Amino acid sequence: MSRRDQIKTARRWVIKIGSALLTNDGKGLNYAGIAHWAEQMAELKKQGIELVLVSSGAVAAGMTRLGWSERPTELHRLQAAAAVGQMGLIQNYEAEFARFGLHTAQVLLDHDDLSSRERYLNARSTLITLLELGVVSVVNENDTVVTDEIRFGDNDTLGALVANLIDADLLVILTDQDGMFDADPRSNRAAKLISEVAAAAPSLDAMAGDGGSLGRGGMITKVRAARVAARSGADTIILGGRQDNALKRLASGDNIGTYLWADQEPQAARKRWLAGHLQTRGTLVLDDGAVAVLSGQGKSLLPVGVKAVQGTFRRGDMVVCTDSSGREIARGLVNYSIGDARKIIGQPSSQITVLLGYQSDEELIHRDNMVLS
Ligand SMILES: Nc1ncnc2c1ncn2[C@@H]1O[C@H](COP(=O)(O)OP(=O)(O)O)[C@@H](O)[C@H]1O
Ligand SMILES: N[C@@H](CCC(=O)OP(=O)(O)O)C(=O)O
Repeated sequence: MSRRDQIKTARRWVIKIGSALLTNDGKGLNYAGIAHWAEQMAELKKQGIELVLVSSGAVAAGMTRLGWSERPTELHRLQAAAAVGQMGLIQNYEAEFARFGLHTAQVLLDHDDLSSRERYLNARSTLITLLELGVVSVVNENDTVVTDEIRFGDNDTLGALVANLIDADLLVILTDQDGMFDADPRSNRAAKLISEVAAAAPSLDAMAGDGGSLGRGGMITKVRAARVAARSGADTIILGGRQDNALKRLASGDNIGTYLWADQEPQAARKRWLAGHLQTRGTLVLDDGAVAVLSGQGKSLLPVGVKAVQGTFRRGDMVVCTDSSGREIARGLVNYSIGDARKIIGQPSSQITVLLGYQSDEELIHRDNMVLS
């Protein structure tokens, strides 16, 4: 059995449709495209495939509705355009799926939703309930409330986190190119399509180049998304959405697009949630001994193994642990604020009460709250 045969057995898909494709290269929403993808998705559902849709396009659709020809640079104008455009986007999906007797649901998520454990579990239960009800969820970033600082920034990342959230088997990233090439095909006509490779392959980073123009991320965010999806064991396909029946052909085993297979053991759900935190509040610089016990033995991090702390974190915030050269070793939820952490680093845990007047935990980061990088 070739690796690609896995695709035919994938029963739960997340399908992400990118801005570049949805907006016909910036010339308004691609209505014919939406109708064609909806028809194919209805067909896949008939074949027993469960699916969640992650769709971009709100800003572009809003710009068209508002008669703006230039993409604004101010965040608030982008947010206003997204709020207007999301209506058009959802109306279209609703109408197209209704033709096949399917209900749709709008799900808007932001980073805070996925970093709070309670909200993460709520989002998960809602999406899984919608799947059980046979409803097509249409997910986008909640553009109205996010600031640049806490944006996912691109829907490739959001698609991968949704794949983690619902334990999808496959993340399909529909875009304007036929897949990932060994160089950007817009600027290099000799570029060749990559058929399949491990998501973790380091060679992918150089081939992905910089971000795209219309959409926000280009190929590099798709490669990173494939690596995030792989954490829960999901494979990724980067697929050309302009090809006829691309989704149906994929499901029937056609060798199209670029297949980025998951090449790691799936992480436990809690570790995945920890690893999915994009915002970190500080850094703990470890000594060599702490690096060795964390990496080699999966132990908790004690204050004695920390040489320096940076940032503005409070108890419970996500921080990064690095070695002395700045290389990330792990990340996790810290048990002390930066002020208290400064007083106890380099000291044995038995001294915490003496130094702080209280002790909440003997570790700076407990191993259950930590994930190796
Ligand atoms: N190696 C590559 N293979 C394919 N496309 C690439 C590559 N490197 C850069 N790109 C660019 O990435 C673009 C797709 O990314 P993007 O515009 O963000 O799309 P989307 O909105 O679908 O996420 C392509 O149009 C292409 O110009
Ligand atoms: N939330 C934004 C989408 C962000 C975006 O463009 O993402 P992508 O399609 O990955 O380049 C919107 O709906 O306009």
